Amino acid sequence: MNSLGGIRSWPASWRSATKTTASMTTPETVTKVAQVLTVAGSDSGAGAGIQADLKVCAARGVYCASVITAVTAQNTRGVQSVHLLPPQFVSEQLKSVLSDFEFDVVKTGMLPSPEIVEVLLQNLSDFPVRALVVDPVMVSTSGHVLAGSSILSIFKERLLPIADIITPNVKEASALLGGVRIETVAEMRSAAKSLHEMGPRFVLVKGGDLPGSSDSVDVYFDGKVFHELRSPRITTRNTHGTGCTLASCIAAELAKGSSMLSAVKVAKRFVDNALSYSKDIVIGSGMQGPFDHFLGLKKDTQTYRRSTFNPDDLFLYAVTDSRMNIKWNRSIVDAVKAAVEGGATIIQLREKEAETREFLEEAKSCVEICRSRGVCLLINDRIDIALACDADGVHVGQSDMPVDLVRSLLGPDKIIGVSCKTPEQAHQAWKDGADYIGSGGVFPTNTKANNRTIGLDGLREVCKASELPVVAIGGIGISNAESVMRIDAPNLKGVAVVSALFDQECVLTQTRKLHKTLKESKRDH
Ligand SMILES: Cc1ncc(COP(=O)(O)OP(=O)(O)O)c(N)n1
Ligand SMILES: Cc1ncsc1CCOP(=O)(O)O
Ligand SMILES: [Mg+2]
Repeated sequence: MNSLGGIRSWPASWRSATKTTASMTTPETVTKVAQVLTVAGSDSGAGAGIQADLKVCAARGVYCASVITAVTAQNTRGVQSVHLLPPQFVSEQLKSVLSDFEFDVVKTGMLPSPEIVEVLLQNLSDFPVRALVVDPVMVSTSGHVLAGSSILSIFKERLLPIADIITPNVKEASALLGGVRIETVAEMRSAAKSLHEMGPRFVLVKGGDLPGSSDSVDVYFDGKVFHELRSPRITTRNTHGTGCTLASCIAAELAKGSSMLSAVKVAKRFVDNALSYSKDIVIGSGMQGPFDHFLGLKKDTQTYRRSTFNPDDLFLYAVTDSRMNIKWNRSIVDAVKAAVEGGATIIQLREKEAETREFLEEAKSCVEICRSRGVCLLINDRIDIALACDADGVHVGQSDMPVDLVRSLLGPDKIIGVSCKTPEQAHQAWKDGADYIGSGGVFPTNTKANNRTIGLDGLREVCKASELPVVAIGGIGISNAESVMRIDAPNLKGVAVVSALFDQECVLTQTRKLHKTLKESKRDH
């Protein structure tokens, strides 16, 4: 199928190549996007078929178009009914997209009738594509026949010979080979070899269904060499759609320029990850549930999460400091508990000297404490720790990781704060997608060395210019918090403090006192 002399030889640079298209109005220069076309059946339960294919490609960063061959009424209990689309209409869908898009890979799933395979073959000959991945779907995981024996001859004689890779499970491999027994890895190898003789460039026989194996073993054959791809079998009911997912992921990786073997390995790892992540989720009441391609559904802490950042949370912003905690012989976790109990409205872990492994464990405990009390927890500087402990966000300075990059790593719903001393920095923070700014040091402080003090005037200037809510920081405590809040800038939302809370014998008492002072200054103005 492949017109570029083999997937392996694709130039590494093509992904970022730009091209000029006369037919496009704007812009003239466009970035090439990896594109897959899936030709498959719709699964109303969305665990398999077209719906799975679209999710996989989105998860792998590849655009996916879809041609629907059949619509199934299906759920986690099984397939209740199947409606085949007229071959002519399948052909019209194929023509629409193949004549317009530049697909790198076509992936096929449920091809329920010889007539539909025929229109596919005709369109692929009219519009050649780079690579063809064939998942010879025949029977659903629940046992429903999705493509009967009538398609076997057109599969074997016309589709498999033009495929770059075919991905049958052992039952499908057996059906394609006239019912041979495939119950061992040796028999899978032999099946892969026989299937290769039918013409596909590569064969992957999936051993997920192989009886009596504690591993999941797939056999990959390139015509010369066999590879046994092994991973521990994941025990879960949520396996519906694994075949579609694997084949689509192979297609997506090929579309991005991978060699076939590495596409297959990545796809197997992707499926294993998704299964392992989703092994105990419950969707539907039947025997076979879908899994989560985006690894995002299962946050058991989600119930506590606030959906949007509330600027009022900046009111009493407590920032921890490991040196102070060591000095006063308390753990970060105890410090955070006390601050939250005393009325802190947001917590930042600013642990400049902590060892990563230890810090991560402490951060996880702090996230739990804060979340159970409805208080957001941010991490200073360390995006890696914030991601790993699922903190609510991060605070970064002018010489830390740029905010737009932090945003792309953390996603749209995390909180990002940035330190700003000037109106220009404040404006940039807003443009880059921050949620708030921290402005200071307002007063001199020993907590942060070599940090220019901006004074109340500097703070006022930043607040006036800022499009974002502001929290003041630096040398602020019970004695001067009121003077800070009195500058009365509409977007000054509170004060951030380190030593006034943590370089103290009793964090709880100091936090309560500062909270009271802030409340009073708010009431008086
Ligand atoms: C709320 C808040 N504002 C400012 C800072 C300072 O951050 P940064 O400038 O990156 O300096 P370090 O704290 O990393 O030393 C902050 N941490 N929090
Ligand atoms: C982190 C930071 N950024 C500007 S000043 C400062 C330190 C604030 O500490 P303290 O509240 O003890 O003055
Ligand atoms: Mg920093």
